[in-house]
Amino acid sequence: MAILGLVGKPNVGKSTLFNAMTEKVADIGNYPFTTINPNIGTSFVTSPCPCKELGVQCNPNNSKCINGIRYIPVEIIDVAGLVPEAHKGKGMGNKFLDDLRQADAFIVVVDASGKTDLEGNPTENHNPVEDVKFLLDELDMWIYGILTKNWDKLSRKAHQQKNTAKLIAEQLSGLNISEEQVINAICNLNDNPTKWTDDELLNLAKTLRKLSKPMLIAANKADYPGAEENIKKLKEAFKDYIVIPTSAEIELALKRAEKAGIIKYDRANNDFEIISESLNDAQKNALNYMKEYLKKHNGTGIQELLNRAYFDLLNMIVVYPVEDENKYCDKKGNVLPDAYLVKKGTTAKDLAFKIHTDIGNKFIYAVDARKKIRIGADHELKDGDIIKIVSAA
Ligand SMILES: Nc1nc2c(ncn2[C@@H]2O[C@H](COP(=O)(O)OP(=O)(O)OP(=O)(O)O)[C@@H](O)[C@H]2O)c(=O)[nH]1
Repeated sequence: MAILGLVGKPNVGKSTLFNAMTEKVADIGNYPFTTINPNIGTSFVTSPCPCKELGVQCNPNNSKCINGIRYIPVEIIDVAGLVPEAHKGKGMGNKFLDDLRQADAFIVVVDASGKTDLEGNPTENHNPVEDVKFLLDELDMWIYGILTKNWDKLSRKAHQQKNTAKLIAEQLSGLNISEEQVINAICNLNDNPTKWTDDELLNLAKTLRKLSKPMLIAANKADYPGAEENIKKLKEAFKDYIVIPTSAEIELALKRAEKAGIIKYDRANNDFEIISESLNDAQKNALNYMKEYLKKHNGTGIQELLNRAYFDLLNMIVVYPVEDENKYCDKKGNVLPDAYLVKKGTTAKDLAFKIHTDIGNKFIYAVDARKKIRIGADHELKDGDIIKIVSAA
């Protein structure tokens, strides 16, 4: 499963965002994920469940359906705090980079209120564009450091053996960079890597970072007056990136109010209903303020952040494997039991392998359960597809 990493300097609201994303609420319940590490949590992406459109009652197994919306679990890592010169191993530098290695994509969290400086201390009018630039520079220097370790020896060997891309991909193993990606990244450089300049190596590190760690920007504390101006600046400076205004504080407050039985949070409609009758004026005012915020901003941005990270940045789609193409159920009769998040471009046979190696190896054909037609091994799946795999396994 693709893992999302949260990164950012201290005090931007990273922990609040992590908790807002991963704290369990009664409705969504517990999932059997073993916590390998306290900074890894489960959150959810949402997608319309086919049950509504097909007029069937689903019995989800690996996910949850609430009012026709599927909640599909995903993993989030709260990456250890970033300090300047982390790439040199300063502060929590090495821990930061180790955590980051596990992430397939990352969310850069910045303080859009402009009230924290580059080190995370209180200030006024700080431009968060600087924070993103600083983070990208840190990452580039980190990859550059790995790339150029024993470079003299490596480049001589690569030149002799004429296998530069392969050796670089090996040097960067752990970053999930394929040989093809390296071939693309070095196509404009001299054939002889011993001739590459320092600037060229740094640029190469940058290109490889973009390929291996796609990112989006969470402009957090968007609820502060004045944040709008900074959000504009971020969108202007990072046109190629997805920038999403978020209020982690409001999302977390609503989640906790929901858990405490004070409200019923209607996430799909960015609204909530107050169900507790014993609230004081301060609580009522706070809830009214949050209600207004949800209406004005179309939500807190947290679900949008997760969905866009998986669906747009990581190019994933949701497919539903079933064993009976007429009843859309598994062997036990559970309707639409599993929702799989897979990369766009996944074929019927790839899906078979994801279900079980044996099913993949003995794949015969598949059935598009909506259209009731047979599809071949190489048929590319679409978002929302319901697929039956027929195999000799
Ligand atoms: N107004 C507002 N405040 C927020 C928001 N998110 C976080 N905060 C506040 O910002 C402060 C810092 O939040 P944290 O979540 O502790 O920040 P952090 O980035 O995890 O900080 P470190 O743990 O030091 O790395 C806290 O007082 C939060 O309540 C938000 O969306 N809006």
